[in-house]
Amino acid sequence: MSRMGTNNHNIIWRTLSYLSPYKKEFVFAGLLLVAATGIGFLQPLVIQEITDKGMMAQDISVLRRAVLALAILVLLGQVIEMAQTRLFVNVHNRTYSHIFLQTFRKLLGLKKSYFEDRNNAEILSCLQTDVSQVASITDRYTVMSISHVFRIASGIVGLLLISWKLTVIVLAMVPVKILLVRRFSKRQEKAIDNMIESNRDFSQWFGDNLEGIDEIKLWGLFESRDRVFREKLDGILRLQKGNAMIDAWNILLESLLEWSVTILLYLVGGLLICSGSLTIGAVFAFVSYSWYVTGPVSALLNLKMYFARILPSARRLFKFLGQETEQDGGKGKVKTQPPRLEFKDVTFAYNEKQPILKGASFRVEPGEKIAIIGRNGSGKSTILNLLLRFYAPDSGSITADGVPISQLALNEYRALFSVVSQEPYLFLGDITENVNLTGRASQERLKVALETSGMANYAERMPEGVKTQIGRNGARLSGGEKQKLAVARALLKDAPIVIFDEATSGFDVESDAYLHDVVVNRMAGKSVIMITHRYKNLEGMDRVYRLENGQVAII
Ligand SMILES: Nc1ncnc2c1ncn2[C@@H]1O[C@H](COP(=O)(O)OP(=O)(O)OP(=O)(O)O)[C@@H](O)[C@H]1O
Repeated sequence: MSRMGTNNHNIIWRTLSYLSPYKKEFVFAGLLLVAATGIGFLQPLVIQEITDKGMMAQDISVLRRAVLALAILVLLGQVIEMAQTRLFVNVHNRTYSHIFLQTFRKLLGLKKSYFEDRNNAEILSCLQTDVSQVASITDRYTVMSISHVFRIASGIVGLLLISWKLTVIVLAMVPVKILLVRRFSKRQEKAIDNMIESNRDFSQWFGDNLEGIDEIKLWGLFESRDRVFREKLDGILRLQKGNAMIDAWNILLESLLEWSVTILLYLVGGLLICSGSLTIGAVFAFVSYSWYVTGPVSALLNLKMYFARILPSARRLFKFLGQETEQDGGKGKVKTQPPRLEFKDVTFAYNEKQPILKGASFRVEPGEKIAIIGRNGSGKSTILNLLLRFYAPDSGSITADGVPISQLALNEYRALFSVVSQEPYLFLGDITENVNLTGRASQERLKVALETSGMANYAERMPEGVKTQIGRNGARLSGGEKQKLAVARALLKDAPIVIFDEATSGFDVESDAYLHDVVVNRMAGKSVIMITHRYKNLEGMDRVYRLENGQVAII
C-alpha cells in the first residue's frame, strides 16, 4: 500500500477514534437498527400479501388485516427513526464540543511564534471548518451507513427467496459502483483540499483588511481591495462549482445505474410473469427488495466519498493538534520572591541569518530596579521574550535563584511577573474588567490600582466612569489611556517583578514623571526591569544596562 494510502488510513482511524466514548449509545443504536431492519424486511412481504392475497384474490378480511399491519409497521418505523435522530444529534453535539475544546486548549498552549504568521480570522475559520468536518463523522448519515450492511443482507435474503436470476442482475451493479466511487473520491479529495486552502487564504486576507481598515480608508485602497476580493471570491466559487459538479456526476451516474437495474428487473420480471414463474406481487416485492440493496450499496460505497470530503480537514486538524506547545519544564520553585534573575552568555536568533543576542549577560538582584536601553531593534524586547519564556535561548543560561527558568513550573513562574508592554492588548468589556482580569481582586485594591496608575482621573470623565465600554482592543481610549489601564492592571496583579517595556511612551510629561516616582519610591521590595528610550526615566534606577551588538554592558 502506498504511504499516502497508509497515512489516509491512519487519519481515518484517528477520526473514528472520536466515536469510542459512545459505546453504550452505539449498542442502543444497534438495537434500533435491528428493529428497523426487521420492519423493513416485513414491509414488502405485507405489500405482497395485500397485492396477491388481498387485491388479486379479492379477500377483504386479508386486505384489512394486511393494511392494518402495514400501518403499524410504518408507525413503528417512524418512532424508531425519531429515536435514532435524537441519539445521533446528542452524540454529534458531544463529539463536536469535545473536539472544539481540545482544539481551544491546544491553541492557548501554543508557542507565541505560531501566532506570528496567522491572523485571528484565519485561525478561527480553519478551526471551525476542520472541527465541524471531523465531527461530522458522527452524523447520522455516516454512522447509519453501517446499518446498510444489515439492510443489504436482509434485502439479498428477500431477493433470493423470490428469484436468484433477478438477484444476479441487482448484484451486478456493485462492481460498477465501486469503480465510479474510486474515480470520484480521488477527485473529490483533491478538490476539497484546494477549497480549504483557498478558504484559509481568503480568511487570512479578509481578516488582514479588517485589521487594517484605517489604512484602507486613509490610503484610498477601496478599488484595489475590491478587485482582489472579486478575484479571490471567484476562485473559491470556481472550486465550489467544481466540487459540486463532482457530486452531481456521482449522483447522476449512481441514479442511472440504479434505474438501469430497475428497468432490467421490470423487463426480466415481466418475462418471468408471462412464463408463469413469478406472480405480480412477487415482482413488486422483488423491486422493493432491490431498492434495499441498490440504495444502501451506493450509500455504503459512498462512504469513501464521504471520507474523501473529511480527509483534508482531518489532516489539517491533526497537524494543528501536533503543533509544539510551550514547554512546561517542571515543578521547580524559586526560593525568594522576587528571585535573583541572571542571564549568562545568552545567544539567541529568531532565524539563523540574524543573531540578536551574542553572549548577553546581566543580572537583577532581588528588589533591584534596573533599566535596559539600546537602539531600535537591538533586542531589548527579545530579552523580555526570553525572560518570560516565550522563546528559549540557543545557548547560555537564564536562571532564577540559580535554577534554569525552563525547569520551573510555567504558570507559577509567569505569576512572578507583572508586564506592561508598549502595546498592551485590551479585551472587550469595561475598564474595571480590563484591570481586574481574573475578577478576583477586591474593590478597594482595584480603586488603589486605578488611582496609582493615574487611570482613575481619566475614567471619571468618561460617560460611565470605570464601567465605560472601551471597544475592540481599547478603540475608544487614547494611546496614553490604554497604557495607563495596562499599568493599573500590572499594579493590581502586585507581582514581585514588574516589567515596563516602553510602557509610558504614550504618557504626557506629568503622567510619566508621576508614574516614575511610583516605580522608584513606592515599589519597595519589588524588582523592576524597565526598557525605555527616555533618559529621564533612568533617574533613581539601581543599574542601567545598554544593549549593543547583541551584548549587554553596564553604564
Ligand atoms: N518574532 C520575530 N521573528 C523574527 N524576528 C524578530 C521577531 N521579533 C523581533 N525580531 C527582530 O529582532 C530584532 C530585535 O527586536 P526587538 O523587538 O527585541 O528590538 P527592540 O530592541 O525591543 O526594539 P525597539 O526599541 O524598536 O522596540 C529586530 O531586528 C526584529 O526585526
